[in-house]
Amino acid sequence: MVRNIVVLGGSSHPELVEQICIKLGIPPGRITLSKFSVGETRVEIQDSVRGKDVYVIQSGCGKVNDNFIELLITISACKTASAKRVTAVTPLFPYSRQPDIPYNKVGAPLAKAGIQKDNYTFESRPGTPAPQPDGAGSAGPPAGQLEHKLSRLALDKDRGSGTTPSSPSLASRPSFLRRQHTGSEIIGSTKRDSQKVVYANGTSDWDQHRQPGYKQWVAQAGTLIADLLTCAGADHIITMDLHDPQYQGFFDIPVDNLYGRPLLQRYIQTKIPDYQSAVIVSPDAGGAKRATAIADALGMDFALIHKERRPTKITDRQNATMMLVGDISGRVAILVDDLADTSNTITRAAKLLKDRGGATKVYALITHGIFSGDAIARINASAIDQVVVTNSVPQHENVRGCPKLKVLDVSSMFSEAIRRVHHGESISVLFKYD
Ligand SMILES: O=P(O)(O)OC[C@H]1O[C@H](OP(=O)(O)OP(=O)(O)O)[C@H](O)[C@@H]1O
Repeated sequence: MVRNIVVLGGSSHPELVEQICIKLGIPPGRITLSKFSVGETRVEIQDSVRGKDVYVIQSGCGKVNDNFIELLITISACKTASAKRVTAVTPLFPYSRQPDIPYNKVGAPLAKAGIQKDNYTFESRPGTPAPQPDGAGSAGPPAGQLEHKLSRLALDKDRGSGTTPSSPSLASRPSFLRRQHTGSEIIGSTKRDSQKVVYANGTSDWDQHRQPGYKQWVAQAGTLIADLLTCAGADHIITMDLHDPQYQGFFDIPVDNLYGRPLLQRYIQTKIPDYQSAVIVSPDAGGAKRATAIADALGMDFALIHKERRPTKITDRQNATMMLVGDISGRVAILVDDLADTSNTITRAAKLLKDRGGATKVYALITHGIFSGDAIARINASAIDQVVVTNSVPQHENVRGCPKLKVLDVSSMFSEAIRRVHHGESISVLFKYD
């Protein structure tokens, strides 16, 4: 039994909290989590945490935003109730998958043919919006100035092409500020009705007339999430298989990033017959390091799927082209990845491995089985023979709906990490695997 310690569970994963507490030999701390009718989170800690070492367990799953706010409020409540130290235990770290900048179909935004070397910039264009003197400091071009310039441009163009404008009022506006059908149905518009029209195909007038080389400003929330946790009062973070291990650098408090690798490796050794003749496959370049580490440790061959991600929108990721590098013909393929969200990556990879690569069987070993939306149905219908995930997020429902799914328990790993952090012992022993 560990003393002077309080483990509090958030709403995201009660079973894991229970399992961790059983292994630590302590009851979970009493906490009431509820919502006001407006939807705001309410946290009440019933046990005294004064002078205690507190661990708040909350995984980045389910209602991620609500759960994250709940975690922040709980940490802050412990701090203001005089806890000695508060550690956020986030088996799946929320927001760890940083958004990527969308690519154009023809390649990266600034790598287009025709752009002269001296003619480009790595700054986003137009620059980051700054407050305007007239108060119009919102994202997008300064209305008056730009509209005037564009009106002139449109007039010049209309004159040059010899077309007769249908109405003088329309002609005085640039073509992209005119409401017109271009084969797409107009489905809505913003407040500034005359300036933005959204078409059924998801594009807007702004999209259709975006400057070549324009790079969208995509929020990357890493530092903000780290700051929110430390601001709330977190003194330490324990997590597992961060999608991007560099995320640790956003914090100025200790971050222990446990590895799911020992569990996955043990599964391969004990459950996959003749595993040494199988091939470890990374479904994208991002996970290659993780997968090669397992292949090297077990003396197995390695293959890589190159995910050519050239969709125009982030939401188009499933359309990325996949290419297999390596020989898996007539062999068992073991896909290794850190997370499966929509499961598009693993199901498409499995199809490629069987159809093109000639794999006899496909396993997918994933640390975080998020399985959003119809991910489970997609796996059931896919060429994957078996999916193995950890319970870093709840898997009860998923197991019921997916006979191919096997779950590995991470509660021992987290309870041991908590025990060691509490006693000030090294946790590097948890990173060892043979
Ligand atoms: O189940 P899915 O919805 O297909 O998502 C899973 C994929 O997403 C992540 O990679 P990401 O696409 O972010 O690329 P990266 O590894 O290069 O960051 C992750 O490493 C998986 O490969």
